[in-house]
Amino acid sequence: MPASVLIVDDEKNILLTLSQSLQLAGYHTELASSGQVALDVASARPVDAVLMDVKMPDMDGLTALGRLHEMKPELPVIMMSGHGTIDTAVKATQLGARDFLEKPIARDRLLVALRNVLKHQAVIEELQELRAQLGRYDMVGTGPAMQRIFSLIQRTAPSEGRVLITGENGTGKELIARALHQHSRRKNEPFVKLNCAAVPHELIESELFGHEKGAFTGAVSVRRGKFELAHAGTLFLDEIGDMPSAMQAKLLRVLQEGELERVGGAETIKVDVRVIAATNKNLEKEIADGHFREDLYYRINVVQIHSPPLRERREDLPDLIDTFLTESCARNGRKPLKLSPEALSVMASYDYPGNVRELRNLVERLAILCEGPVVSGPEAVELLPRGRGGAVPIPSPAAPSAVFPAVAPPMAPASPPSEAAPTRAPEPAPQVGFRPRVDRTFREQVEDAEREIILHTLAHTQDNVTEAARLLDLERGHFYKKMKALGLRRSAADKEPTQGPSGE
Ligand SMILES: Nc1ncnc2c1ncn2[C@@H]1O[C@H](COP(=O)(O)OP(=O)(O)OP(=O)(O)O)[C@@H](O)[C@H]1O
Repeated sequence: MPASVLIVDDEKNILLTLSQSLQLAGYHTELASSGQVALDVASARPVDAVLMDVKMPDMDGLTALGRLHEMKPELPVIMMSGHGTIDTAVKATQLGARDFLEKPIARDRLLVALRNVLKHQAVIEELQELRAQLGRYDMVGTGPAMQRIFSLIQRTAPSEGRVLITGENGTGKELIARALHQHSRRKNEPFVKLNCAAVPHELIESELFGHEKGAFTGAVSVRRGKFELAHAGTLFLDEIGDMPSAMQAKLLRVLQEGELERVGGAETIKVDVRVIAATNKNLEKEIADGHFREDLYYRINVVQIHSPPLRERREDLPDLIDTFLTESCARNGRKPLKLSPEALSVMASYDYPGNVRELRNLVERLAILCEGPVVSGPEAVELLPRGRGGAVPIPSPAAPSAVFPAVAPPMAPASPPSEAAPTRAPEPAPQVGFRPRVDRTFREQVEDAEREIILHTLAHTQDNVTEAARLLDLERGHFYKKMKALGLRRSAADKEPTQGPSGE
């Protein structure tokens, strides 16, 4: 299909001459005798490039260029003028014109200019397509949780709405932020990131807003901050829950008014930045504890996207492992490795406290260390943090799936069986799958372990409470109280007499 060129000029004979030249060269042409007609044509019909006169009555060419780009920001426009001054040419370029031709226009010069802008446009479109494909490829996951995230990205990206991304470390929050940018209207502008937790408190203002020369010791020259660098694009504020309180107030002002002053500067600078924030903290709790400003929370939390931990979306594990394995093998110059079903089962039984980042690192280690071509179960066990992988599946009543159990495989208790348990039966003490975590408090982890010990022992005694209490060397009444405190209920299969325990 020939490229379609819209020619805009108030002089009829110029319109006809240019149109004839372009048609002879194989282009399709559309003609407009004014800026307004040009806007109407461009909104109604497909146009690949525009050739527009600067001087026209009613609406001049520069104004029409601005309006055209509001409507179609990427449409290539070549401006032409009989009274071409450097000033007009510069202004046209600043407004986004791709080229500037002086009248009378030589046919060859016109055709070269047109060919160049169309080629340039094709390269831009190809790059955008590649970026979009990369964006899709970057985020792996076919399960319902990832599908929900993809759908939110698709709906939210084209808007200007601020987004708050929540989730544990390593769950892909930064990838989500990048995907939002890549699919937004700002995609050709900068994506700038600041990790608020990684910058010392006294430097964060200068990082965000920049500083003037001499603003503080060490400020040897003027420096633009992240907001200025992200102008027209996206600023990703990672770990926003770690932003110091004084800075939160200043950030709020930029979000409200879109202006800032560099540290040590008096000039007010206007910025147009879409802010996307991420946190691994519960900001509502941080607000209740007086650590985070509620007004800032509402400003950044227009749309919230939660990225669940990997252990809650185990259905994505096979695809993730496959992708990382292919990448890692290619990076390390080796033939593609495959996982045996046993190895996959071992890897699927681990709960990845470091989430996708940890999985990615483990797979990279596999690609370096395994002899291949197929990773065996024992090799996968060896890979996982010591004591966590490849053990016999725990007969836990809490495990919902045999293929991807929700609890980690068992680990032997750290301490030897208590000597103060003379009544304990001679059979081996039950093992439990305790694993320390960084995302739960000490108390919660102790309770998790207690709950697991009780459930495991009950599974071992086939729900015989008296026997379970005896094995654990606890008073039967105390055992019941513990169950109640931990939110555990006697199951239908409970083999105990029906009357409640004393003190219940
Ligand atoms: N769905 C996914 N598909 C492919 N790779 C992923 C996915 N999610 C996360 N990753 C990979 O896991 C690693 C961690 O991701 P990312 O940095 O986006 O997480 P994060 O939540 O921002 O972490 P942090 O809170 O520590 O900054 C990266 O290497 C990223 O490419």
